[in-house]
Amino acid sequence: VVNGEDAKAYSWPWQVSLQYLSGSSYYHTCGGTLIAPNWVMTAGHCISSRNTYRVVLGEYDLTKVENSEQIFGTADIIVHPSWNSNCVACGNDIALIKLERSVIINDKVQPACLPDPGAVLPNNYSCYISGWGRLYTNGPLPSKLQQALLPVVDHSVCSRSDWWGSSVKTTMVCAGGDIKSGCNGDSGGPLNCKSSNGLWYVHGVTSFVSSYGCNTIQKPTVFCRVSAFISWINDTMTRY
Ligand SMILES: CC(C)c1ccc(NC(=O)[C@H](Cc2ccccc2)NC(=O)[C@H](CCCC[NH3+])NC(=O)C(F)(F)F)cc1
Repeated sequence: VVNGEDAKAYSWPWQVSLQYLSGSSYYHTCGGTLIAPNWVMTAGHCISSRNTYRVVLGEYDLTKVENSEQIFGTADIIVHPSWNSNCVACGNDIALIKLERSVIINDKVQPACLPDPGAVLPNNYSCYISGWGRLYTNGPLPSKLQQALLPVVDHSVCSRSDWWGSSVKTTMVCAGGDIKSGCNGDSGGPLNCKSSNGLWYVHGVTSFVSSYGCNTIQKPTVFCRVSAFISWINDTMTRY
């Protein structure tokens, strides 16, 4: 997250650190969202069939053992059937990870609410991105979870030729576009948006930023629009 701030510890209790095995150590590679006691939602581009993954919940400072962590292996990983790793502009950048067992729900580990099917946020609606992605383009990863307020940019603006043009689809959410943004390592994490009922809903799965730099003006961070995939999510959790 570029130009964000340290999140309050465990204030996004559905935030996940997706880690891959390299040698004998695990490394943070993507974010994710706990959506059920044994299911995590992340980005399709976070998943490679060559890797072994583990999922960490109750995480805050990646460099410390805080005794709030719950660590799980994966029982199954289902990438959206229409995700094409050669075409991030095509969308469908979403995947589901079935955990080897259910998490212990507590004050530091809780599933997120998901929006109603088809729900589209209005222009300028305030949401927060959260993640352990780089602090600036090609910069270091933080140790503590970061967050930044990103206003939603309506598709009509986000798809302007001097913004993302036709690279952004209606199955995506744009947010930011100024000095704050997601960055590598935030992929797969949540776009957290507070509803009028006082609950936080995850409307986006962090997908891409500009290759010219994470916080490029008029290139908002682009998210997979979760409300366009509710049926697929429910069908998949039922079938696997
Ligand atoms: C739509 C198409 C033209 C398009 C394709 C790719 C991109 N962006 C990118 O590929 C930039 C490259 C980059 C590297 C380093 C620093 C900043 C940016 N990376 C990204 O946007 C990566 C992964 C994209 C998946 C495709 N392999 N995503 C992210 O960093 C994140 F966290 F924002 F989700 C942007 C647009």
